[in-house]
Amino acid sequence: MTVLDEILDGVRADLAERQQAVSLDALKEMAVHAPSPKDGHGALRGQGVSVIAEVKRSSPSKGALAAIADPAGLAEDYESGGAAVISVLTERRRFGGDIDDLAQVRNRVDVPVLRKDFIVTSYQLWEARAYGADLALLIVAALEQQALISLVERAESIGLTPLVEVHTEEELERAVDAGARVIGVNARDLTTLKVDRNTFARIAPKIPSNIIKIAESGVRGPHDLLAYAASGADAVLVGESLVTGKDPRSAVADLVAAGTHPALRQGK
Ligand SMILES: O=P(O)(O)OC[C@@H](O)[C@@H](O)c1c[nH]c2ccccc12
Repeated sequence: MTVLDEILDGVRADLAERQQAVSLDALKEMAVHAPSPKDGHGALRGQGVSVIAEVKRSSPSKGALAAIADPAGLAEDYESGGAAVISVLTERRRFGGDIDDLAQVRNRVDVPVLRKDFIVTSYQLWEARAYGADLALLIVAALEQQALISLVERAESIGLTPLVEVHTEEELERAVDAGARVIGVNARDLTTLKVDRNTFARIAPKIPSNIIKIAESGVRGPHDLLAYAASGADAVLVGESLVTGKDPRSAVADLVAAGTHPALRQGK
């Protein structure tokens, strides 16, 4: 059993409990009253390389990273540093997240918010919307193709921008086939947890030009952003280096400065 399989088992067990507690109809009713969805796609299409800054307490590879007692305060720091989107990890067992973090962050920032989790059913998309998310992660490696196709459609139909995550060329083909408009290439292999920063450079040239390309994981600072930019990234998704650093606002600002530098030649 891979790490991804273990994570998915835990996610399904937690999901079953939430489904017992809150019916799908109740969630849909909450979604009606949630803040209306912001344009996640548009936020990533801006000038230069956008920064998606992540609220993440722990990870399966490193264990505890940061306690983050006030996720919304951290998100505010990210926003004032210039983050285009805030990613909130809501998976509980391995990442220390909570669906309530999403609502808290939503209430305190203006930029779009991404629900980062292991989404396997449309119930979780409704949850994302009910708690105020504007984008939702869909991981190709975690889904059968039919499920991927219907989750992409469902996300779009309820106002969420799906960010479809791939790690291999085969997964890229599946993402494109499913109609993804935003694709993230994760440098981390979720079955082994190893990071290979060349993954983006290998896969990005094969992504159709009308699709937004996001380089995920392994960004330690501006030099990694610049390397991803040189390979065609429209945005980078950064977690660990921000939550473990001393000053998240200025760390984001440094990334944003690198990503918007006039000397940066992007193939946009
Ligand atoms: O902490 P990092 O190396 O900066 O990576 C952030 C993000 O890419 C990573 O958290 C991530 C990418 N895809 C995921 C899927 C599930 C959980 C987490 C992730």
